Amino acid sequence: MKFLSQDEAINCDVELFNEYQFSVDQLMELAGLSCAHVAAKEFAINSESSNNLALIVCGPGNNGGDGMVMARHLSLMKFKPTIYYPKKVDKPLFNGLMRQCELMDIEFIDKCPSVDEASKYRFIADGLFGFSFRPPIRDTFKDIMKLMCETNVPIVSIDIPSGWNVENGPEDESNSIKPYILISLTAPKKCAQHFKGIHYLGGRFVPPRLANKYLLDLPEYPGTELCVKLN
Ligand SMILES: NC(=O)C1=CN([C@@H]2O[C@H](COP(=O)(O)OP(=O)(O)OC[C@H]3O[C@@H](n4cnc5c(N)ncnc54)[C@H](O)[C@@H]3O)[C@@H](O)[C@H]2O)[C@H](O)CC1
Ligand SMILES: [K+]
Repeated sequence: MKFLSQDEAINCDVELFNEYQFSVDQLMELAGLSCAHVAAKEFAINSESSNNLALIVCGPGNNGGDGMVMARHLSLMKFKPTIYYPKKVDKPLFNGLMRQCELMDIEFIDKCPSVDEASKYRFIADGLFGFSFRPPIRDTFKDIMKLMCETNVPIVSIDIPSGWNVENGPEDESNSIKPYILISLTAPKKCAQHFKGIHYLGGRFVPPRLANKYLLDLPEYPGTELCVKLN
């Protein structure tokens, strides 16, 4: 399987939109749905007493959009997601995603939780930054990055562990998040070679012609699954 550079990931994305004429919300729905499936597999709700609380952290780009879609699907799978979305983007796509979540009674919190407040969650989904992140991190996101570095709650990173260099991985090991699960979308990016936890591939929407062009050499998804475990 190939690990994409940042430019290859961005070009692949652009090609899906321009050449293949997918819309962002089409792919985002499939990406977010596959992330919800991964979480539901790994944090199964077996009984009434299972902790079903999840914190979904959403950033200002499409990675954050994947997070809101994930939250919406989790809420249809017996989870009770809460969203922290510190920098809201006033665009129809993101306004729509917020509205859908609000009308499904998903709570949005304005204040970044403390380590103690966050300890009640079964997992934290990290949809802060995806493959367009370029360090250093801006101030608005410092508190939530600090929380995700310090918490013992398992983190499920969407596409990229936020704050990591998309190609080189964690720049400062002691000050970087260490996700329990990484869900690479479309194809893993180079930073995933530095990841030691449970690795899934999701986003089962890549046309074979595009996979061949970028020599992605993707693994087979089992049956009708939306995600595949890579290790
Ligand atoms: N083709 C696919 O696989 C699909 C992937 N999806 C997801 O989209 C993201 C990439 O989305 P994009 O909008 O390009 O960017 P990001 O979400 O990574 O974030 C950009 C966002 O963050 C801001 N930003 C960048 N650097 C910094 C910084 N140092 N500090 C603070 N803020 C920063 C920037 O200004 C933007 O606002 C991909 O990873 C997938 O998760 C799609 O959902 C569907 C198709
Ligand atoms: K992320």
